[in-house]
Amino acid sequence: MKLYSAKQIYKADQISIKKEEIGSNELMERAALQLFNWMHLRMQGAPVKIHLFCGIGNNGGDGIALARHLVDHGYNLEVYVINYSEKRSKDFLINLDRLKDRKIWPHFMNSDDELPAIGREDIIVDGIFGIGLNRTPDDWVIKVIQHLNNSQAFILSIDIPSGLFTDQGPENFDAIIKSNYVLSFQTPKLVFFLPETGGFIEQWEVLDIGLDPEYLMQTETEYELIGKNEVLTLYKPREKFGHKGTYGHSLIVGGSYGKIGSVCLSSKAALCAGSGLVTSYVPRIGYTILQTALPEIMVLTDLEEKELTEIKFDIEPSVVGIGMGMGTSDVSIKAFASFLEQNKFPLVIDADALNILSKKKELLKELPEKTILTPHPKELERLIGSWKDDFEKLKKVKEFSKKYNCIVVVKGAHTIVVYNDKGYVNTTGNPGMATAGTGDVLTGVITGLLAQGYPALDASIFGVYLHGRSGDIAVESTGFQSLTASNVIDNLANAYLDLFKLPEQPVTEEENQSNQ
Ligand SMILES: NC(=O)C1=CN([C@@H]2O[C@H](COP(=O)(O)OP(=O)(O)OC[C@H]3O[C@@H](n4cnc5c(N)ncnc54)[C@H](O)[C@@H]3O)[C@@H](O)[C@H]2O)[C@@H](O)CC1
Ligand SMILES: Nc1ncnc2c1ncn2[C@@H]1O[C@H](COP(=O)(O)OP(=O)(O)O)[C@@H](O)[C@H]1O
Ligand SMILES: [K+]
Repeated sequence: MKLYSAKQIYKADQISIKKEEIGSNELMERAALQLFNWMHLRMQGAPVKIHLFCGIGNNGGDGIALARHLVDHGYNLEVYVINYSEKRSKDFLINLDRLKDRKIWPHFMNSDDELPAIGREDIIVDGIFGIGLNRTPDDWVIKVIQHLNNSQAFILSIDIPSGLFTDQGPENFDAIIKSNYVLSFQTPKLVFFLPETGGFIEQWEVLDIGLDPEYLMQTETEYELIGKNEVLTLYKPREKFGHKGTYGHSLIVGGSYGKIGSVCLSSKAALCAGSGLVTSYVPRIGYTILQTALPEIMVLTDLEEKELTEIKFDIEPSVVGIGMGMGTSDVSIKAFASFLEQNKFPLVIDADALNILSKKKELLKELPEKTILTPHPKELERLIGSWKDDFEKLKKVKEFSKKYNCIVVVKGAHTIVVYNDKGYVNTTGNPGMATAGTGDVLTGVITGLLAQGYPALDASIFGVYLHGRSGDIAVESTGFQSLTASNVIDNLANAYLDLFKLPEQPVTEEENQSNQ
């Protein structure tokens, strides 16, 4: 699913109005009706107090139009207009008049007005600012926003939590509504998925307001949201006459004394992701551990007991996944550097190998094209330097990706795979995965997919999706606290099977009767 920018949404707006020969207020009416239907379906006329807060732009206009429908259906409603500017939008004013025709008078709130009492059982609808926010709200408006956030009432936001910019980082985190539910028009917004701002959205849903499908289809976006539909097109079925040679040979290189487990995790994950063969390359201390833990895996060892001092092998792997548990001692740095200089195989680089690259940036030019780097936030910072906000971070990652022609997997709650100017935002995974070794599993999965011939970008996107989906299936039986990296590997099979599961259909009346 594409993630459109505010500019693109405004453009879609204009094109739809022109093509359909409708007024902009008709589009607002569509939006308001969708909002109303959503609420009415869930509330069924319940007499719960609804506090509807509107701004004076089109987000406020949506709110005022929604108010009319709620009043017409007898809801218990109080409407407030946060009067933060004189420049009321045309469609806001049209809808205000329509509301006044029904003898409903909103409370117009200005800077020195008292804040209304809100019960914790009440519902707040937030239509103060939408995608038109272009500067931090005034202090008194921030106070209103804080008041709503502190009320403990359920907050339903129209289009986007008020105070959140659509395409830039926040300047003041106190100025943002903390939404329980966002009804976002036509597209979710990128900020819903970024670490700094994602916490302001508990749940979201898209309301289709019928913007021009042709424009939406043809428009390229900087970001795409990756769910099952997107990865299904990447999936490569197994061939009937395939053999283990068809599905590639993964070489997993890493480990040091006390950290052989990371290599076990990556190697097993590569195998369970479907790699035909897997070999691990570890210090000698890892030999018995790997041969005992993973009988399917072949093992090569360094001459040294406890750390890697030389990465040399006479096999021809399809791909090398390197770095987990490797350490950054001088000898291992040297071994990694001379490996890179001679290496001709595709690479997936993680953990300490990333840290070495950060220390010795001159090695970056040795990376084969489309090398995949999988940094967590701290590793990323070492690699590209610090950032002021998530948008600057993504800009820097894109520049880095272009400069070194590599794919960067920016790990997090919503991992973003970046290649050149484009970002692919993952939707699977859960906080149970914030546990030791899940990153090693991801490296193994991506390596295993590359071995099977997936192109590097597809392997990254699909690998991140599968890894998260395994975690989501695992957590159903482990709970968040007890999920382990091994559980993620154990559920890769279920993640694959889940790709082809049809969504559960509601049981029909006839089926119900025939079952009785
Ligand atoms: N295609 C769509 O998605 C549609 C969008 N509509 C609604 O229109 C919204 C966008 O409306 P607007 O463009 O009027 O903008 P907003 O309603 O988001 O903002 C209100 C206006 O206030 C001004 N402003 C921005 N920041 C301010 C600040 N800090 N203090 C004071 N004033 C500030 C801006 O000039 C802006 O026009 C969307 O979020 C959505 O709710 C709907 O009406 C229907 C169609
Ligand atoms: N809250 C979360 N929601 C979803 N996925 C998460 C969350 N926390 C961590 N993960 C995932 O778990 C993995 C952690 O990787 P990493 O930090 O490298 O762990 P380790 O070094 O222990 O292997 C990443 O793939 C990340 O996206
Ligand atoms: K809003």
